[in-house]
Amino acid sequence: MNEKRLSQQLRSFERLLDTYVKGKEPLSRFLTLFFKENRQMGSNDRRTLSRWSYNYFRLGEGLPALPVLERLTIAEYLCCTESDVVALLDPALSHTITETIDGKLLLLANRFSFDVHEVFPLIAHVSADLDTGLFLKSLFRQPKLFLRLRPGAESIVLKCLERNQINYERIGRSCLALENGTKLDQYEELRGMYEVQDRSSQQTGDYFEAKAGEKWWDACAASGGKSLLLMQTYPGVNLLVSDVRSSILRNLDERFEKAAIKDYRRKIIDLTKDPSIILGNDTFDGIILDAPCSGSGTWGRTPEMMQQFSEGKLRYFVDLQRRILQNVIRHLKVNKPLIYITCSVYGAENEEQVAFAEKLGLRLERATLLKGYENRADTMFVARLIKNPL
Ligand SMILES: C[S@@+](CC[C@H](N)C(=O)[O-])C[C@H]1O[C@@H](n2cnc3c(N)ncnc32)[C@H](O)[C@@H]1O
Repeated sequence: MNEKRLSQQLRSFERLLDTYVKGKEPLSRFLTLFFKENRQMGSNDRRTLSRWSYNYFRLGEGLPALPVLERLTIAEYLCCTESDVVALLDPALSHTITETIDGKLLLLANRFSFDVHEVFPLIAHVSADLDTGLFLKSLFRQPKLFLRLRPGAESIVLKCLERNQINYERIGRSCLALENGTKLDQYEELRGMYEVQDRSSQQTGDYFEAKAGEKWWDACAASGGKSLLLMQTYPGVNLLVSDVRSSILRNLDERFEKAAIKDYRRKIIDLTKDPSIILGNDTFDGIILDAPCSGSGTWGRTPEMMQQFSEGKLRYFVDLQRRILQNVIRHLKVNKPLIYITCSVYGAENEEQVAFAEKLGLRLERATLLKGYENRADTMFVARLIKNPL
């Protein structure tokens, strides 16, 4: 360990945190800009400061009164098995850095009265099926990178990964797990052979059960993650995609083009208003509603979000989801499914919205909390709801 260098990096880290305005932009974007403005920092500095930043935010709302460097030390201790910061600033803690996460939490509870429940905002409001202990511990580890292989591309991708000695774990036919940060862009032969899509997100596809010739609507399509999954699993589906943001639909167009999917309709629709003005009497055999939500099931990837959440924000999403639900249901055919999806861990956005949908004339066929925290993936919720006859 070069103490002088480390002290310099710690000062840069404090400056970095001072400059970061929470909520203004995602941490990843902020870091890119910060390093652009601080060109004197070499690749080692950039790597170290990035790692510290992510680990620091993994401590969420825990131990708020402690000074920045003490919080960083504790965060590094929880997230790593080796850390120069811990070795320099708290040698006593450093001796137990290879302990299990349970051992470390116990030690921190004794020494700092640290309660891991403080880390995650509104932890008392999570879905009933969530194992709070496992979920909270999962927050101290970066989730994996998951790929969904295009149908027919499986052997090409696997051969390329093996030839280049890239470690992967195969999950089912088309899902691969890789270590986060694995770079695949450089392999020409992999272009168009896979989508980056979280494991839980891929699992929501098990709820679609579409049929060739059916009319489906992906009502909050964004850049088309679920739509691509739908079309590559059920190529004969007649698809409408929509979103309130036209810019994100341009990303969808690009992804569809790469995937050679040409046959689909697209519209810009604000679902807080009655979509009949745009859709007329159009009705669908299936609707995917991947609703705007807190994103709390993905905060393992964006831990800076944990310090920015509040009950008011949760309420905002719950109200928005209700308005959207009411508006899309009008365009669902009787006895046909609405697939309600969130990447949230909060009951109010999940089970409670199912109860709300039931009041609107839908019946629950099946629902599940996709426990990504067991697999270093995102945690999501999916429900298949069927429209009752009037
Ligand atoms: C969770 S994202 C969808 C992700 C996407 N389905 C995928 O798999 O990549 C939710 C989307 O809802 C959209 N949205 C938010 N408010 C909306 C509204 N009032 N009307 C329609 N779409 C809205 C957002 O623009 C965002 O793209």
